[in-house]
Amino acid sequence: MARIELQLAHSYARTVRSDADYALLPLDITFEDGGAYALLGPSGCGKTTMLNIISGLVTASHGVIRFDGVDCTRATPQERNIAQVFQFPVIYDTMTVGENLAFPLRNRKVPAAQIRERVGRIAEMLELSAQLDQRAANLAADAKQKISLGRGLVRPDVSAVLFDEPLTVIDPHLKWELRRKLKQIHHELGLTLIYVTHDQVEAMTFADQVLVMARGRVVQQGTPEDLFERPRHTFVGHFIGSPGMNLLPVEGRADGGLWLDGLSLGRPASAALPAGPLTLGIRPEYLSLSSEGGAGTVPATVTHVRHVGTSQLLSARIGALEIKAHLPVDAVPPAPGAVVHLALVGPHTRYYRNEELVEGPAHRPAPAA
Ligand SMILES: Nc1ncnc2c1ncn2[C@@H]1O[C@H](COP(=O)(O)OP(=O)(O)OP(=O)(O)O)[C@@H](O)[C@H]1O
Repeated sequence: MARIELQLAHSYARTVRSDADYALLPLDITFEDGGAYALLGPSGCGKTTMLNIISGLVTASHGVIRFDGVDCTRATPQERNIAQVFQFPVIYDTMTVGENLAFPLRNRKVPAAQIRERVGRIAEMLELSAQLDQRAANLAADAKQKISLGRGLVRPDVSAVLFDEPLTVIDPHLKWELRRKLKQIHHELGLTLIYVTHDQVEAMTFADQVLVMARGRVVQQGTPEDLFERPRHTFVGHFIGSPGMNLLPVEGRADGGLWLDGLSLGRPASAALPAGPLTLGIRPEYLSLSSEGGAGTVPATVTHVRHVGTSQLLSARIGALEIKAHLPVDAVPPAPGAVVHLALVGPHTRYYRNEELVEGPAHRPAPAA
């Protein structure tokens, strides 16, 4: 396994005129040895480009990539010793499941006893033990992709295992199980895993560290909890969550007061807010309603409420602004047209200036002694 450092940018264009010509803007990222990472972002944000630069299928147009401190920018995929699992199964139909799993080890001339031991272990983890002697050709797409996963994980000596949306062909009910399994396998095998997905649930269940990407940039790297609790950018607030964070335009005044569309939100004590235009962010999970107004609350008109499984999702309007709140599943929902009071200011409220998080006093670094 290896510690992988990327200090690079990439453009597929021959001549670069503006930021829009970069698939990856300049970045400086380290994947620690043995970590489980997800690259998460919408289509076209640069996830696959980053994965292919790590594997060596693409050479970065600018900068360097290092494996354990050694410059590997021009090294071939074989020299980098990377295993890769793609969206669709890459297996040999004429071989049995066991032979497919053993193939990457046989290729490297691993002794037969070690192959048997490792194949047995991987098959057990992926619940393929009963099918080891079966021909791969006769299996369903799900099982074939499990073999691909197994082939990616079977070698203990790889620098990293890269996954490019590996659960695309998997049945929804099996996806959940495989996501959990991959996490468990990561803990048991200690491999460095890097997993590309545009599905936040997949990223958040699998990875210890998630890199949220947008338009060729890593907007935030953090634990799933960081991304949920302290999105550092409005894009992350909106992209993570179901639905994402409510983002409302507010105004900070010189006296510390905060205003939304002519309504006072009081003086939030939790953050030293700059004067001027800001964005207030609050997740639907943290919005509480009351029938009475009070400091930090604003009146909103309910448009509709619908059941979404574990909660009820309330939609309301504050003037022209739409806002969403999760209500407990057993709460008596307010009727459409009712006026409710939403507590926008609280410990989970975040503030953004020019899309970037305004750090509150509690999160500022201590001044030097
Ligand atoms: N071989 C290529 N030649 C030119 N441009 C490319 C090439 N591959 C990707 N791009 C462009 O680079 C940008 C990043 O693409 P990339 O495939 O890395 O994004 P992605 O996040 O993996 O998207 P998706 O989830 O759709 O696969 C996009 O604008 C894409 O059109």
